[in-house]
Amino acid sequence: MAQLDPAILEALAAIVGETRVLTDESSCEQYGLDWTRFYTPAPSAVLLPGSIEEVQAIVRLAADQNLAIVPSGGRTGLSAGAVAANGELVLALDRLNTLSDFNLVDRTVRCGAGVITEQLQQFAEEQGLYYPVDFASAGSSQIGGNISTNAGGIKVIKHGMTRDWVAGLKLVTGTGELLDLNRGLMKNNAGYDLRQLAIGAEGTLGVVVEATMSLTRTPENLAVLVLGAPDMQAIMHVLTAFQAEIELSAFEFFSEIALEKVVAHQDLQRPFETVCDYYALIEFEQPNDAAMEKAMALFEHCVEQGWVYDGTVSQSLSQAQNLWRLREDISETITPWTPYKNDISTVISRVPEFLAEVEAVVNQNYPDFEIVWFGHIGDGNVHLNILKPEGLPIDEFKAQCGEVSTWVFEIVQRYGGSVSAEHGVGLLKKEYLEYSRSALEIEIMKGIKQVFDPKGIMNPGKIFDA
Ligand SMILES: O=C(O)CC[C@@H](O)C(=O)O
Ligand SMILES: [Zn+2]
Repeated sequence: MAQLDPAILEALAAIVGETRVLTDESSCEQYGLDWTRFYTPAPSAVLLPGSIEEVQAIVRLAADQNLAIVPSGGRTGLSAGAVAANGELVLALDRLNTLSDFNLVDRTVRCGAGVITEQLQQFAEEQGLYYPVDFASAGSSQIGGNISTNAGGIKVIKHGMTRDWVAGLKLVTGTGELLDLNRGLMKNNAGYDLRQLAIGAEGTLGVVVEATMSLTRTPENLAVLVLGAPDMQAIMHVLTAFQAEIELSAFEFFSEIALEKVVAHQDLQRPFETVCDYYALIEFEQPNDAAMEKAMALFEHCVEQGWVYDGTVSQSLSQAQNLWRLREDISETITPWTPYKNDISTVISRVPEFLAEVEAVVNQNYPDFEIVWFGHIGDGNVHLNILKPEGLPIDEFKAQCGEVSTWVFEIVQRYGGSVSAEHGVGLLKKEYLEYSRSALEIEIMKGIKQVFDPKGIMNPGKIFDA
């Protein structure tokens, strides 16, 4: 553990209270790492402020003493955006976890940065409303982290990403000043939208301390359909056919290998016996029988066209939930294989050729690698996971995956795609940022950081080296 000057520790304790400054090994390990397992946590201390004023006082002290800060939420990120591996102060927002000022007319609620995603979803439900941003880690991810990474998830096709639900944002800048951005307004064209700049900035512009989140109408009776298809092109035909007729709230996909692993390791059944190369999971509202009739007619049409070999539809909420688990449990299921992960995107229509090129380059060079494909096909965002072959030492695997990254990102660049569709850049993807962003864009980003954080103390080394 990096050592802090005792006088600084004392000053920090004077701000947050002695018991809120943690320097023991287990706290440093816990708070210094996110779900990216490739780094060794080494913060100098973990701080648990209880108010915005305390956050400001910490940041002022850090700016004065040139101490780096890593803002920390639920640490469920997969790009090492919340990793403290260089003696930073971890500023954990857990205690800013209140929901207040619910407004039914505006359909907004004020959230402390430490509010858990599921807490917001449940709160919305209690008000007869809905918070639609959802993903497998909703039980532990926090709103501040979701905002800082612009979390996406499984309903983006209909509801967009976190940035679409932030009506107001409070940000403590790198100098400890508090910005109150957009204040819940629906319309506000009075100059640059600094709120949107801070969203997805991965804590490099400041600490997100509070947000006014928008809520929406509760969907009526969501139905889930899982279909098996012969190839990715067929999946795209299915997407086009369904989207032409029905407003979908999700269109996800996974490969047969992904399904095999989930069924073998979770308490779940295959959706149907027919084995297909790829599966689509489609979700839509079913307020009346006509909606399901339309979906069934589309299903039959897809079978007639040869795009679909088999399918099943949920008849109850619990069946819908189990079908969802076939997709949502993939990431956790494959964790024991210490997978090499990629979270890449291109425009939706080019996904099949994009995926085929990536797969070909991996197969050609590493025929022993097992590739698990899944993701948000309706958004053009695919998750490429390569499982570590048994017996291959982790360091060798990592080195080989380094080569894979270069090939994959060259393909991403050729397709005008993104090296990080939803997980963010963090430490993990920063050396590849130039495959998605021009030198001028990166220079402008650095300039913006300089304005918000002149001392360069806010999550340094994440996204880019300033
Ligand atoms: O583990 C992954 O690669 C993706 C995790 C998550 O974004 C998902 O869509 O399940
Ligand atoms: Zn995802």
